[in-house]
Amino acid sequence: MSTEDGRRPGTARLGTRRSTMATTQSRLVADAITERTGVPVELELITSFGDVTRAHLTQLGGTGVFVSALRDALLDGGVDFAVHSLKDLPTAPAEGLVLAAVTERDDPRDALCARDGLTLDALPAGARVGTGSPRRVAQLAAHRPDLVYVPIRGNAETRLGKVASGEVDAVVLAYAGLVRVDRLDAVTDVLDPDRVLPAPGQGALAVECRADRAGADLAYLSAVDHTATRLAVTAERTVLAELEAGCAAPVGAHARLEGGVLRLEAAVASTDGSRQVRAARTAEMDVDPASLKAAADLGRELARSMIADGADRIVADPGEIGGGAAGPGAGA
Ligand SMILES: NCc1[nH]cc(CCC(=O)O)c1CC(=O)O
Repeated sequence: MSTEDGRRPGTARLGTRRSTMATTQSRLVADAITERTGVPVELELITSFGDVTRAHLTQLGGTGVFVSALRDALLDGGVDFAVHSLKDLPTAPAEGLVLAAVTERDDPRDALCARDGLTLDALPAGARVGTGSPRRVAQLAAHRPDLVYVPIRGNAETRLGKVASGEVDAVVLAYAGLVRVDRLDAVTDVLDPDRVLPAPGQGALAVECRADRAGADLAYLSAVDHTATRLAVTAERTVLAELEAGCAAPVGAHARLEGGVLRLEAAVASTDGSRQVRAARTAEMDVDPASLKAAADLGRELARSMIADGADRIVADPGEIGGGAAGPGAGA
């Protein structure tokens, strides 16, 4: 049986971008929902402006372009829910929409993919490292100010291709993303949070739907919510919000809930790596949605202590990648 538009009744429609990474992560979430609730889910491919105009993304005001087409489809009822990489979602809540679930986080770390199996420490002085992320450049430059950071863009495959062709000696990508596009073979060094703190929310997926449907006919979405992850990313994203920074700001944050303690660490660094504010803070916490406020408080307190140490001045004036014309918006 099918309806006029070809849908099976009772089937949920998941809106996704077309890239391999997006469809892979959407499929993962869809399968988990079906497994846990029995609700069948079909993927609806949506083309975003960011997918078709990759060339001038920096002029479009950032990662929002990846998110807005999916949000439009949610709001006009074309799809029931959407899956985003959490780190691409602005911290400001979207009107009429709600974060229905945050999935259990995959490896949050960044990974170096270099020629000839080279690690970060083994790259020769002057080696060219491709990344458009001010956060990555700033923290990498703090360790290796002698490398040359070049802004590049494109999907993971495109970026890895620039190493293969010799255009750059290395690129830095999210480990979780490389898993999703099945390119772990390219990883030559995994960057621990004490060297490079990942983007707030990195490695976690966000399930978004219309607020007026969240607790109602879409209540099954909460089946894929992971409380410990949600507490951790809430603390991380509160740091970002409190610093009044966006996803393209040089802000790294990572939190982990272990043994009843949430440990949050964050860093803000100028793009040349010369100025850095790094801080950590812990709070005892039950793995319970009732702890969400305490997680946000932890993020707020940490951000305020960092602001007292000058973090807001770095956010306001981080400098530019390679001293050149990178501009905002090449996020991650
Ligand atoms: N900014 C693009 C983006 N958004 C999410 C991921 C990776 C997957 C994730 O962090 O969940 C990536 C690619 C990258 O940074 O290498």
